[in-house]
Amino acid sequence: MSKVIETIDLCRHFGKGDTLVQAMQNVNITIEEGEFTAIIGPSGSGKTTLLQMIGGLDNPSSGAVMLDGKNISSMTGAELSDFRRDHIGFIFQAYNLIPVLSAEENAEYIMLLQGVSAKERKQRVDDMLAQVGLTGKADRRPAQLSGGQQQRVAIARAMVSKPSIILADEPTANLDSHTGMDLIHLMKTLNEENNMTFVFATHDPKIMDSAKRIIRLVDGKVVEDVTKP
Ligand SMILES: Nc1ncnc2c1ncn2[C@@H]1O[C@H](COP(=O)(O)OP(=O)(O)OP(=O)(O)O)[C@@H](O)[C@H]1O
Repeated sequence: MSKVIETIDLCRHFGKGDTLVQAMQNVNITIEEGEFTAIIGPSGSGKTTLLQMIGGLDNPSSGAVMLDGKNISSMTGAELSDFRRDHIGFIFQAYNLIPVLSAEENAEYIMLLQGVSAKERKQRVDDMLAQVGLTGKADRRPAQLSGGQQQRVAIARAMVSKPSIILADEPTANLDSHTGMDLIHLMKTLNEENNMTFVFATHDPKIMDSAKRIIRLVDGKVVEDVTKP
């Protein structure tokens, strides 16, 4: 198995003086290809901050993030945005779909930026919408879909460009428990079938149960890192 994510003495501070918050303090984590890992911890413990830095959406105050062997913390803005587009898929709590685009167009969007041919885009989107159970709903806009269906589109969008890493920040937080469970099963199946690496920030006990590995943060530090047998 190869290392896809490595954080090296990762620190992130916000503010200064009296308002200084040490949101991440010397975090060293290694995640291998194909893992299904949950980042857990109380509110304010640094879960989102960690995912944002792993995903190159925020910069460390010190330390580094290595993805697929490359130090993203030393990349220029343009290099990083190309790298993010090709290597990382994001799934957010609030789905973050583009409202004026259909399910199919939302799923296709990143591949357009990657310059994938129209024929290949169509084939991959059709396959992925089928895998997430949305065949027949390709023409619907987000407002014409339920929350669970919108999150399925977001999962399809994150996976269809074939990134090596999927980062998901509280992906089930806005869903009822039955829909949330269905989506966790779906992500687990996609993880197993495609060997894509999934990292979740979550409060959801069902994700914790499904995760093979659990990393617990408290006050920006890793206090527990357990891999289930
Ligand atoms: N842009 C910011 N400016 C100042 N402080 C911030 C900023 N972003 C995060 N923080 C602080 O950093 C700490 C970690 O926040 P973070 O959002 O990563 O926690 P979390 O574990 O994801 O919390 P939650 O479970 O509530 O989403 C908190 O104390 C938070 O207030």
